[in-house]
Amino acid sequence: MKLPILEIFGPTIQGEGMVIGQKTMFVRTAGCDYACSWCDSKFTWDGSEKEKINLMEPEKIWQELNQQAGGRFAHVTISGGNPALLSGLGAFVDLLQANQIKIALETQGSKWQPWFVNIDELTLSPKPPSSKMKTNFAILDNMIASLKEKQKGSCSLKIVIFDLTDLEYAKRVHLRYPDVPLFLQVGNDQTENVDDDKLLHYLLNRYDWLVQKVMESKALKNVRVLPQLHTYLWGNKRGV
Ligand SMILES: C[S@@+](CC[C@H](N)C(=O)[O-])C[C@H]1O[C@@H](n2cnc3c(N)ncnc32)[C@H](O)[C@@H]1O
Ligand SMILES: Nc1nc2[nH]cc(C(=O)O)c2c(=O)[nH]1
Ligand code: SF4
Ligand SMILES: [Mg+2]
Repeated sequence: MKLPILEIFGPTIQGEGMVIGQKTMFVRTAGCDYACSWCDSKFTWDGSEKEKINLMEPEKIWQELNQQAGGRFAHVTISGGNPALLSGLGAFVDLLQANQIKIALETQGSKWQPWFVNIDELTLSPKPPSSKMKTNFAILDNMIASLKEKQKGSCSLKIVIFDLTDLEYAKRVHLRYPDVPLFLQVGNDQTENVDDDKLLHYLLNRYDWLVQKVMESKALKNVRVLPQLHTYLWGNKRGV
């Protein structure tokens, strides 16, 4: 089955979450069921790059990965958009596994796919109030229960924080799923900024703010606070 692909890039480091620093290739799918106010990948769903979507068979994506970085990678991160919209990604996951490639997936947790159980590092990133999206906790409850039961790899929660209301949301999520590792990530509300030095200074301050708030919190004891490391290194540049 053909898959709508917008970007294939790397190797680079995973800049976020549970495997931050991991050398990886990225495959970015098109289309999302959400429309987060601050999405840093709006081009995947706002129609602006509709004509750039490549419909590719899994075998073709594998060929492209090898053409770009053959022999230099052992890990692939699938992101989007929401890759969980694509039932056909299961065949690509199988193909990567057959080639001894480890697989990470980024999704917001709004849709389940049976192939989730084959993902090595699954990041669920439910959206806080600042995004203007609403979490369906019934779906997320079922997803986390199914993963606990059937997933061979591991999963984590990653919540992007812009303000104190987001932090309250994160506390509720942490209380609801105390056994799932929780990562809090600095929100970037300057995704159009092309002045890398100014952006770095700004994001470092936002990171400092978030660290302080978490240190003060009694509810958030067992959490990890992270930046989006790639934006600190390369700003808002695409394909890195
Ligand atoms: C672009 S999304 C694609 C995967 C999936 N749709 C999701 O949201 O998890 C990848 C990650 O980037 C995060 N993200 C998106 N925009 C961001 C921003 N402006 N600042 C910080 N993180 C952001 C999302 O929350 C998600 O964890
Ligand atoms: N280096 C790097 N790390 C990332 N982690 C999550 C990303 C994403 O856009 O999903 C991303 C990305 O686009 N680049
Ligand atoms: S769910 Fe992910 S890709 Fe979709 S709009 Fe939100 S941040 Fe962007
Ligand atoms: Mg990104």
